[in-house]
Amino acid sequence: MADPNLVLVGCGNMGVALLRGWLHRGIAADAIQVVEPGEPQATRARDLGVRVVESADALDPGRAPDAIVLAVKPQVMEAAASAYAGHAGRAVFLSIAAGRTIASFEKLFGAAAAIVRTMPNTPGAIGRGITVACPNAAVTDAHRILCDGLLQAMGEVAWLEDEALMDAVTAVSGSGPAYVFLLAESMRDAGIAAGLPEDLADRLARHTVAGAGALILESGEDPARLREQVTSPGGTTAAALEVLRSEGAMPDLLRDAIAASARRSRELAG
Ligand SMILES: NC(=O)C1=CN([C@@H]2O[C@H](COP(=O)(O)OP(=O)(O)OC[C@H]3O[C@@H](n4cnc5c(N)ncnc54)[C@H](OP(=O)(O)O)[C@@H]3O)[C@@H](O)[C@H]2O)C=CC1
Ligand SMILES: O=C(O)[C@@H]1CCC=N1
Repeated sequence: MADPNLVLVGCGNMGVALLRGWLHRGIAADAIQVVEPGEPQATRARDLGVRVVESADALDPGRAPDAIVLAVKPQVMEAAASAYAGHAGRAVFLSIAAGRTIASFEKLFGAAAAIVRTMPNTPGAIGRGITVACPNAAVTDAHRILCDGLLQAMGEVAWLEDEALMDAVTAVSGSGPAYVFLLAESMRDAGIAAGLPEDLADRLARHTVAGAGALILESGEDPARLREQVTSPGGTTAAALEVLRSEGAMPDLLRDAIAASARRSRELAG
């Protein structure tokens, strides 16, 4: 079967992760067109072998898109996406933008347009991400299969019918890598403060976060059980956890942080 014709709108951090994933999975470069006005993003995409144009009106009119992937910032979505309204009815629109609701796209493209609102995350750049996808009523089985394949290029995919949950998804897994990176940064800095050489502290923090992440996935154990396995009664970990749970109240802080992220996602609804 021929590759689907794809248009990627915006080739920044997330757009290029998708693009690399598609090429890695064997989608032909000549099936993909990228719309990207910015440099060096346009050159980076061009170097991957795909056709890159500055704006929608320069797209090849002979290549009707099967999917239009919207990967621009939520704040510029309306201005960037409205140029593609003419493809509604044939193409499926896949948005990765935080907060932007299906209703906001239906306003731009019409209620009959097939729209999939998704939330990926940055580990998708190495195929280890997770994306949640939410379709509108116009999305057919064929659209869903196409979008599922495109998103799998970044890792796991979960489908959700209740769009109201997308803000919480965004707060947990979309923004979530930043919480883990902050943890790694903080562990490294605390190690340095405790007297470790910088390079050793950095290595210990990276490997501990990566190893713990791999163990969570590969063991399938409840994270609470894995935590208990590290925590000897009266030992060193117990001393640290007491601080994290009482003085800093890490679980409460994370709950508040995730609530703030979800609130911001709702504000970006458009
Ligand atoms: N970063 C993350 O962790 C995640 C981001 N998202 C979502 O993904 C989307 C993209 O985020 P991210 O990749 O980080 O952002 P970037 O700013 O890295 O990428 C967006 C790209 O779109 C370009 N652009 C701006 N206007 C247009 C236009 N009219 N047509 C085509 N391209 C345009 C920008 O160029 P220029 O910079 O020159 O303006 C930029 O290269 C956002 O909506 C975000 O909410 C979702 C999950 C995770
Ligand atoms: O911070 C943001 O708004 C984007 C969406 C999820 C992760 N990054």
